[in-house]
Amino acid sequence: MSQPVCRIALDIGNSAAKVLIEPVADASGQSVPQLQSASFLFAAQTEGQGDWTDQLCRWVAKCLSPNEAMSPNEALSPNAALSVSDPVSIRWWVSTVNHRASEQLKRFLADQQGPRSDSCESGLLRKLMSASSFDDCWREISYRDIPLQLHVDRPQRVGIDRLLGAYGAANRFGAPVMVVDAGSAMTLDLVTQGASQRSDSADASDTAGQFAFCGGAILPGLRMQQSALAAGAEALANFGSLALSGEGPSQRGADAGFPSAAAVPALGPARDTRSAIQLGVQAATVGGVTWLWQKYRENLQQATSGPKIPELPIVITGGDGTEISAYLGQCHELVPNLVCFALLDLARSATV
Ligand SMILES: Nc1ncnc2c1ncn2[C@@H]1O[C@H](COP(=O)(O)OP(=O)(O)O)[C@@H](O)[C@H]1O
Ligand SMILES: CC(C)(COP(=O)(O)O)[C@@H](O)C(=O)NCCC(=O)O
Ligand SMILES: [K+]
Repeated sequence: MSQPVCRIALDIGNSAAKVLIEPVADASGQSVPQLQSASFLFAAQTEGQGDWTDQLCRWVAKCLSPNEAMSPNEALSPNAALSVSDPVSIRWWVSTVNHRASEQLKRFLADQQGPRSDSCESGLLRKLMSASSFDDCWREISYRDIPLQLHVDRPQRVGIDRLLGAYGAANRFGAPVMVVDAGSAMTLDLVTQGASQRSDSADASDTAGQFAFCGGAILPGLRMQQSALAAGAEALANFGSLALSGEGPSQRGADAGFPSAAAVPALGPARDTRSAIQLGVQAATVGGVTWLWQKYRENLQQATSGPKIPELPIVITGGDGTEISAYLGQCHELVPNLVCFALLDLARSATV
Protein backbone atom coordinates (compact mmCIF):
# COMPACT_ATOMS: atom_id res chain seq x y z
CA MET A 1 0.00 0.00 0.00
CA SER A 2 1.32 3.48 -0.82
CA GLN A 3 2.15 5.91 1.95
CA PRO A 4 -0.76 7.96 3.29
CA VAL A 5 -0.73 11.54 2.04
CA CYS A 6 -1.20 14.44 4.40
CA ARG A 7 -2.21 17.82 3.00
CA ILE A 8 -1.07 20.91 4.83
CA ALA A 9 -2.74 24.17 3.82
CA LEU A 10 -0.53 27.18 4.51
CA ASP A 11 -1.73 30.79 4.19
CA ILE A 12 1.13 33.27 4.54
CA GLY A 13 -0.13 36.81 5.00
CA ASN A 14 1.65 40.00 5.99
CA SER A 15 1.21 39.44 9.75
CA ALA A 16 0.94 35.71 10.26
CA ALA A 17 1.15 32.25 8.75
CA LYS A 18 -2.00 30.17 9.17
CA VAL A 19 -1.80 26.37 8.93
CA LEU A 20 -4.53 23.76 8.56
CA ILE A 21 -3.69 20.06 8.51
CA GLU A 22 -5.84 17.47 6.83
CA PRO A 23 -4.50 13.95 6.69
CA VAL A 24 -6.29 12.12 3.89
CA ALA A 25 -5.95 8.67 5.33
CA ASP A 26 -4.14 6.85 8.08
CA ALA A 27 -1.95 3.78 7.58
CA SER A 28 -4.98 1.46 7.38
CA GLY A 29 -6.48 3.55 4.60
CA GLN A 30 -9.14 4.97 6.90
CA SER A 31 -10.05 8.58 6.42
CA VAL A 32 -8.99 10.76 9.34
CA PRO A 33 -11.31 13.76 9.16
CA GLN A 34 -9.96 15.84 12.05
CA LEU A 35 -8.61 19.22 11.08
CA GLN A 36 -6.05 20.97 13.17
CA SER A 37 -5.23 24.66 12.75
CA ALA A 38 -2.80 27.19 14.19
CA SER A 39 -1.56 30.71 13.51
CA PHE A 40 2.06 31.90 13.80
CA LEU A 41 2.92 35.57 14.03
CA PHE A 42 6.01 36.81 12.24
CA ALA A 43 6.21 39.36 15.04
CA ALA A 44 7.09 36.54 17.43
CA GLN A 45 10.60 36.62 16.04
CA THR A 46 11.23 40.16 17.19
CA GLU A 47 9.71 39.37 20.58
CA GLY A 48 12.46 36.93 21.42
CA GLN A 49 10.05 33.98 21.33
CA GLY A 50 12.14 32.04 18.84
CA ASP A 51 11.91 31.63 15.13
CA TRP A 52 8.37 31.35 13.71
CA THR A 53 9.51 28.89 11.03
CA ASP A 54 10.86 26.56 13.69
CA GLN A 55 7.70 26.96 15.81
CA LEU A 56 5.44 26.28 12.86
CA CYS A 57 7.32 23.18 11.72
CA ARG A 58 7.51 21.75 15.23
CA TRP A 59 3.78 22.24 15.67
CA VAL A 60 3.04 20.43 12.40
CA ALA A 61 5.48 17.64 13.22
CA LYS A 62 3.88 17.16 16.64
CA CYS A 63 0.41 16.98 15.14
CA LEU A 64 1.58 14.21 12.84
CA SER A 65 3.65 12.31 15.36
CA PRO A 66 1.62 11.72 18.51
CA ASN A 67 4.01 9.07 19.74
CA GLU A 68 7.13 11.19 19.56
CA ALA A 69 8.84 11.98 22.83
CA MET A 70 8.25 15.66 23.59
CA SER A 71 9.23 17.89 26.41
CA PRO A 72 6.22 18.55 28.71
CA ASN A 73 5.64 22.13 27.61
CA GLU A 74 5.53 21.01 23.97
CA ALA A 75 2.91 18.30 24.41
CA LEU A 76 -0.38 18.74 22.54
CA SER A 77 -3.59 17.58 24.16
CA PRO A 78 -4.36 13.94 23.26
CA ASN A 79 -7.22 14.80 20.90
CA ALA A 80 -5.04 17.29 19.04
CA ALA A 81 -2.88 14.56 17.57
CA LEU A 82 -3.99 13.17 14.25
CA SER A 83 -3.03 9.57 15.02
CA VAL A 84 -0.98 9.06 11.90
CA SER A 85 1.67 6.80 13.32
CA ASP A 86 3.27 5.46 10.14
CA PRO A 87 5.35 7.65 7.83
CA VAL A 88 3.21 10.03 5.85
CA SER A 89 3.83 11.77 2.57
CA ILE A 90 3.51 15.50 3.06
CA ARG A 91 2.08 17.98 0.56
CA TRP A 92 2.21 21.69 1.39
CA TRP A 93 -0.47 23.72 -0.44
CA VAL A 94 0.67 27.31 -0.17
CA SER A 95 -0.92 30.73 -0.56
CA THR A 96 1.53 33.58 -0.08
CA VAL A 97 1.28 37.36 -0.37
CA ASN A 98 4.47 37.68 1.68
CA HIS A 99 7.28 36.13 -0.36
CA ARG A 100 10.00 37.09 2.08
CA ALA A 101 8.28 34.97 4.73
CA SER A 102 7.45 32.05 2.41
CA GLU A 103 11.04 31.94 1.13
CA GLN A 104 12.25 31.89 4.74
CA LEU A 105 10.03 28.90 5.50
CA LYS A 106 11.10 27.12 2.31
CA ARG A 107 14.74 27.54 3.26
CA PHE A 108 14.04 26.23 6.75
CA LEU A 109 12.23 23.17 5.38
CA ALA A 110 14.87 22.52 2.73
CA ASP A 111 17.49 22.54 5.50
CA GLN A 112 15.63 19.70 7.23
CA GLN A 113 16.34 17.49 4.24
CA GLY A 114 20.08 17.71 4.78
CA PRO A 115 22.05 14.92 6.47
CA ARG A 116 21.68 16.41 9.95
CA SER A 117 20.54 19.74 11.30
CA ASP A 118 21.09 20.94 14.87
CA SER A 119 17.50 22.10 15.24
CA CYS A 120 16.24 18.69 14.14
CA GLU A 121 15.70 16.83 17.42
CA SER A 122 14.55 13.20 17.18
CA GLY A 123 13.90 13.49 13.45
CA LEU A 124 10.54 15.24 13.96
CA LEU A 125 11.15 18.01 11.49
CA ARG A 126 12.76 15.75 8.95
CA LYS A 127 9.41 13.99 8.54
CA LEU A 128 7.90 17.17 7.19
CA MET A 129 9.82 16.80 3.97
CA SER A 130 9.57 13.07 3.52
CA ALA A 131 8.91 13.29 -0.23
CA SER A 132 11.76 12.72 -2.63
CA SER A 133 12.18 16.28 -3.84
CA PHE A 134 11.16 19.65 -2.51
CA ASP A 135 9.15 20.48 -5.62
CA ASP A 136 7.09 17.33 -5.11
CA CYS A 137 5.81 18.47 -1.76
CA TRP A 138 5.65 22.29 -2.00
CA ARG A 139 2.84 23.62 -4.18
CA GLU A 140 2.62 27.42 -4.35
CA ILE A 141 -0.69 28.46 -5.88
CA SER A 142 -0.93 31.05 -8.64
CA TYR A 143 -4.04 32.68 -10.09
CA ARG A 144 -3.90 30.22 -13.00
CA ASP A 145 -4.53 27.32 -10.62
CA ILE A 146 -7.86 28.61 -9.32
CA PRO A 147 -11.00 27.73 -11.27
CA LEU A 148 -12.50 31.23 -11.21
CA GLN A 149 -13.41 33.54 -14.07
CA LEU A 150 -11.36 36.68 -13.42
CA HIS A 151 -13.09 39.98 -14.18
CA VAL A 152 -10.11 42.17 -13.34
CA ASP A 153 -7.53 44.03 -15.41
CA ARG A 154 -4.36 42.24 -14.22
CA PRO A 155 -5.13 38.88 -12.59
CA GLN A 156 -1.44 38.27 -11.82
CA ARG A 157 -1.42 41.31 -9.53
CA VAL A 158 -4.41 40.31 -7.40
CA GLY A 159 -3.46 38.89 -4.00
CA ILE A 160 -3.73 35.12 -4.21
CA ASP A 161 -5.39 35.14 -0.76
CA ARG A 162 -8.22 37.22 -2.23
CA LEU A 163 -8.77 34.79 -5.10
CA LEU A 164 -8.66 31.79 -2.78
CA GLY A 165 -11.04 33.46 -0.34
CA ALA A 166 -13.43 34.11 -3.23
CA TYR A 167 -13.18 30.51 -4.41
CA GLY A 168 -13.62 29.08 -0.91
CA ALA A 169 -16.61 31.31 -0.13
CA ALA A 170 -18.40 30.59 -3.43
CA ASN A 171 -17.81 26.84 -2.98
CA ARG A 172 -19.52 26.99 0.40
CA PHE A 173 -22.22 29.64 -0.02
CA GLY A 174 -22.69 30.00 -3.78
CA ALA A 175 -22.73 33.35 -5.60
CA PRO A 176 -23.18 36.25 -5.50
CA VAL A 177 -21.25 36.62 -2.28
CA MET A 178 -19.14 39.34 -0.69
CA VAL A 179 -15.91 38.18 0.96
CA VAL A 180 -14.38 40.25 3.75
CA ASP A 181 -10.85 39.23 4.75
CA ALA A 182 -9.89 41.23 7.84
CA GLY A 183 -6.13 40.76 8.01
CA SER A 184 -3.20 43.23 7.93
CA ALA A 185 -5.14 44.83 5.12
CA MET A 186 -8.89 44.31 4.84
CA THR A 187 -10.20 43.22 1.46
CA LEU A 188 -13.87 43.34 0.45
CA ASP A 189 -14.43 41.39 -2.74
CA LEU A 190 -17.40 40.53 -4.90
CA VAL A 191 -17.91 37.06 -6.40
CA THR A 192 -20.73 36.41 -8.87
CA GLN A 193 -21.99 33.58 -11.01
CA GLY A 194 -19.75 33.52 -14.08
CA ALA A 195 -20.83 33.29 -17.69
CA SER A 196 -22.01 29.80 -18.47
CA GLN A 197 -19.56 27.66 -20.42
CA ARG A 198 -20.06 24.90 -22.92
CA SER A 199 -18.87 21.62 -21.51
CA ASP A 200 -17.88 20.32 -25.01
CA SER A 201 -15.68 23.30 -25.87
CA ALA A 202 -11.90 22.97 -26.17
CA ASP A 203 -11.40 26.61 -25.20
CA ALA A 204 -8.88 26.95 -22.34
CA SER A 205 -11.09 29.48 -20.54
CA ASP A 206 -13.57 26.66 -19.95
CA THR A 207 -11.40 25.53 -17.06
CA ALA A 208 -12.18 28.86 -15.36
CA GLY A 209 -15.02 27.51 -13.24
CA GLN A 210 -18.57 28.64 -12.69
CA PHE A 211 -17.88 31.63 -10.41
CA ALA A 212 -16.40 35.04 -11.29
CA PHE A 213 -14.08 37.14 -9.16
CA CYS A 214 -15.08 40.76 -9.83
CA GLY A 215 -12.46 42.59 -7.75
CA GLY A 216 -13.22 44.69 -4.72
CA ALA A 217 -11.74 47.19 -2.29
CA ILE A 218 -8.66 47.29 -0.04
CA LEU A 219 -8.60 49.10 3.33
CA PRO A 220 -5.96 49.16 6.05
CA GLY A 221 -6.78 46.53 8.69
CA LEU A 222 -7.57 47.36 12.32
CA ARG A 223 -3.99 47.29 13.49
CA MET A 224 -2.66 49.13 10.43
CA GLN A 225 -5.20 51.94 10.92
CA GLN A 226 -4.13 52.38 14.51
CA SER A 227 -0.43 52.33 13.71
CA ALA A 228 -0.91 54.80 10.82
CA LEU A 229 -2.50 57.28 13.26
CA ALA A 230 0.33 56.74 15.72
CA ALA A 231 2.96 57.21 13.03
CA GLY A 232 1.40 60.32 11.52
CA ALA A 233 0.40 62.44 14.53
CA GLU A 234 2.60 63.44 17.45
CA ALA A 235 -0.21 63.35 20.02
CA LEU A 236 -1.27 59.85 18.92
CA ALA A 237 2.19 58.28 18.99
CA ASN A 238 1.46 56.44 22.25
CA PHE A 239 -1.66 54.77 20.90
CA GLY A 240 -0.01 52.62 18.24
CA SER A 241 2.22 50.36 20.31
CA LEU A 242 -0.08 47.45 20.97
CA ALA A 243 0.91 44.35 22.91
CA LEU A 244 2.23 41.57 20.70
CA SER A 245 0.70 38.48 22.19
CA GLY A 246 1.60 35.66 19.81
CA GLU A 247 -1.78 34.07 20.64
CA GLY A 248 -4.44 32.75 18.27
CA PRO A 249 -6.36 35.04 15.92
CA SER A 250 -9.26 36.02 18.22
CA GLN A 251 -6.85 36.83 21.02
CA ARG A 252 -4.83 38.90 18.56
CA GLY A 253 -7.92 40.86 17.59
CA ALA A 254 -8.62 41.67 21.22
CA ASP A 255 -5.05 42.93 21.52
CA ALA A 256 -5.62 45.33 18.66
CA GLY A 257 -7.58 47.43 21.15
CA PHE A 258 -11.04 47.09 19.67
CA PRO A 259 -13.61 47.48 22.45
CA SER A 260 -15.90 44.54 23.16
CA ALA A 261 -19.24 44.59 21.37
CA ALA A 262 -21.00 45.16 24.69
CA ALA A 263 -19.17 48.48 25.03
CA VAL A 264 -20.59 49.92 21.80
CA PRO A 265 -23.52 51.96 23.20
CA ALA A 266 -21.09 53.75 25.51
CA LEU A 267 -19.13 54.98 22.52
CA GLY A 268 -20.00 57.79 20.13
CA PRO A 269 -19.05 60.49 20.42
CA ALA A 270 -15.95 59.37 22.29
CA ARG A 271 -14.73 61.50 25.21
CA ASP A 272 -11.05 60.50 25.29
CA THR A 273 -8.34 59.90 22.72
CA ARG A 274 -8.13 56.14 23.03
CA SER A 275 -11.91 55.70 22.67
CA ALA A 276 -11.94 58.18 19.78
CA ILE A 277 -9.40 56.08 17.90
CA GLN A 278 -11.34 52.91 18.65
CA LEU A 279 -14.58 54.50 17.47
CA GLY A 280 -12.92 55.87 14.34
CA VAL A 281 -11.39 52.53 13.38
CA GLN A 282 -14.68 50.77 14.09
CA ALA A 283 -16.61 53.30 11.96
CA ALA A 284 -14.16 53.07 9.04
CA THR A 285 -14.10 49.28 9.12
CA VAL A 286 -17.70 48.33 9.79
CA GLY A 287 -18.97 51.37 7.88
CA GLY A 288 -16.80 50.31 4.93
CA VAL A 289 -18.32 46.83 4.91
CA THR A 290 -21.87 48.17 5.09
CA TRP A 291 -21.37 50.86 2.44
CA LEU A 292 -19.63 48.57 -0.05
CA TRP A 293 -22.19 45.83 0.52
CA GLN A 294 -24.90 48.27 -0.56
CA LYS A 295 -22.83 49.47 -3.56
CA TYR A 296 -22.13 45.92 -4.72
CA ARG A 297 -25.84 45.07 -4.49
CA GLU A 298 -26.71 48.11 -6.59
CA ASN A 299 -24.03 47.08 -9.06
CA LEU A 300 -25.56 43.59 -9.26
CA GLN A 301 -29.01 45.04 -9.79
CA GLN A 302 -27.75 47.20 -12.66
CA ALA A 303 -26.00 44.24 -14.23
CA THR A 304 -29.20 42.15 -14.22
CA SER A 305 -31.62 45.07 -14.78
CA GLY A 306 -33.82 43.34 -12.22
CA PRO A 307 -36.63 45.12 -10.35
CA LYS A 308 -35.31 44.28 -6.88
CA ILE A 309 -31.92 44.81 -5.23
CA PRO A 310 -30.50 41.27 -5.01
CA GLU A 311 -29.51 39.47 -1.83
CA LEU A 312 -25.76 39.46 -1.17
CA PRO A 313 -24.53 37.17 1.62
CA ILE A 314 -21.39 38.34 3.46
CA VAL A 315 -18.60 35.92 4.42
CA ILE A 316 -16.03 37.18 6.93
CA THR A 317 -12.59 35.72 7.61
CA GLY A 318 -9.11 36.88 8.75
CA GLY A 319 -7.38 37.54 12.06
CA ASP A 320 -9.82 40.32 12.98
CA GLY A 321 -12.90 38.55 11.60
CA THR A 322 -14.36 37.91 15.04
CA GLU A 323 -14.11 41.59 15.97
CA ILE A 324 -15.75 42.80 12.74
CA SER A 325 -18.43 40.15 13.11
CA ALA A 326 -19.35 41.38 16.60
CA TYR A 327 -20.10 44.88 15.28
CA LEU A 328 -21.69 44.17 11.93
CA GLY A 329 -25.44 44.69 11.72
CA GLN A 330 -25.91 42.71 8.50
CA CYS A 331 -26.41 38.98 8.66
CA HIS A 332 -23.17 37.19 7.77
CA GLU A 333 -21.14 33.99 8.03
CA LEU A 334 -17.87 33.95 9.97
CA VAL A 335 -15.43 31.40 8.51
CA PRO A 336 -12.02 31.32 10.21
CA ASN A 337 -9.17 30.13 7.98
CA LEU A 338 -11.19 30.47 4.77
CA VAL A 339 -8.03 30.72 2.62
CA CYS A 340 -6.71 27.46 4.09
CA PHE A 341 -10.04 25.72 3.46
CA ALA A 342 -9.96 26.96 -0.14
CA LEU A 343 -6.46 25.49 -0.52
CA LEU A 344 -7.82 22.13 0.63
CA ASP A 345 -10.74 22.49 -1.82
CA LEU A 346 -8.18 22.97 -4.60
CA ALA A 347 -6.08 20.06 -3.40
CA ARG A 348 -9.13 17.80 -3.53
CA SER A 349 -10.16 18.94 -6.99
CA ALA A 350 -8.54 17.36 -10.01
CA THR A 351 -7.76 20.68 -11.63
CA VAL A 352 -4.36 21.36 -10.02
N1 LIG B 1 1.20 40.92 17.05
C1 LIG B 1 0.42 41.09 16.02
N2 LIG B 1 0.95 41.21 14.80
C2 LIG B 1 0.15 41.38 13.74
N3 LIG B 1 -1.18 41.39 13.80
C3 LIG B 1 -1.75 41.27 14.98
C4 LIG B 1 -0.98 41.13 16.16
N4 LIG B 1 -1.81 41.05 17.19
C5 LIG B 1 -3.04 41.16 16.69
N5 LIG B 1 -3.04 41.27 15.35
C6 LIG B 1 -4.25 41.39 14.51
O1 LIG B 1 -4.32 40.38 13.48
C7 LIG B 1 -4.62 41.01 12.24
C8 LIG B 1 -3.98 40.22 11.12
O2 LIG B 1 -4.73 39.04 10.88
P1 LIG B 1 -4.31 37.94 9.77
O3 LIG B 1 -5.56 37.47 9.10
O4 LIG B 1 -3.49 36.87 10.38
O5 LIG B 1 -3.43 38.82 8.78
P2 LIG B 1 -2.57 38.47 7.51
O6 LIG B 1 -3.37 37.53 6.64
O7 LIG B 1 -2.36 39.80 6.90
O8 LIG B 1 -1.29 37.85 7.98
C9 LIG B 1 -4.10 42.44 12.38
O9 LIG B 1 -4.86 43.36 11.66
C10 LIG B 1 -4.22 42.73 13.86
O10 LIG B 1 -5.39 43.42 14.20
C1 LIG C 1 -4.33 43.20 -0.13
C2 LIG C 1 -3.29 42.30 0.50
C3 LIG C 1 -2.10 43.15 0.93
C4 LIG C 1 -3.92 41.64 1.75
O1 LIG C 1 -2.91 40.92 2.42
P1 LIG C 1 -3.06 40.43 3.96
O2 LIG C 1 -3.73 41.52 4.72
O3 LIG C 1 -3.95 39.21 3.95
O4 LIG C 1 -1.70 40.12 4.45
C5 LIG C 1 -2.86 41.15 -0.47
O5 LIG C 1 -3.98 40.50 -0.97
C6 LIG C 1 -2.01 41.66 -1.61
O6 LIG C 1 -0.81 41.78 -1.48
N1 LIG C 1 -2.65 42.00 -2.77
C7 LIG C 1 -2.00 42.51 -3.97
C8 LIG C 1 -2.77 43.63 -4.58
C9 LIG C 1 -4.18 43.26 -5.00
O7 LIG C 1 -4.79 42.33 -4.49
O8 LIG C 1 -4.74 43.95 -5.91
K1 LIG D 1 -6.50 40.35 4.09
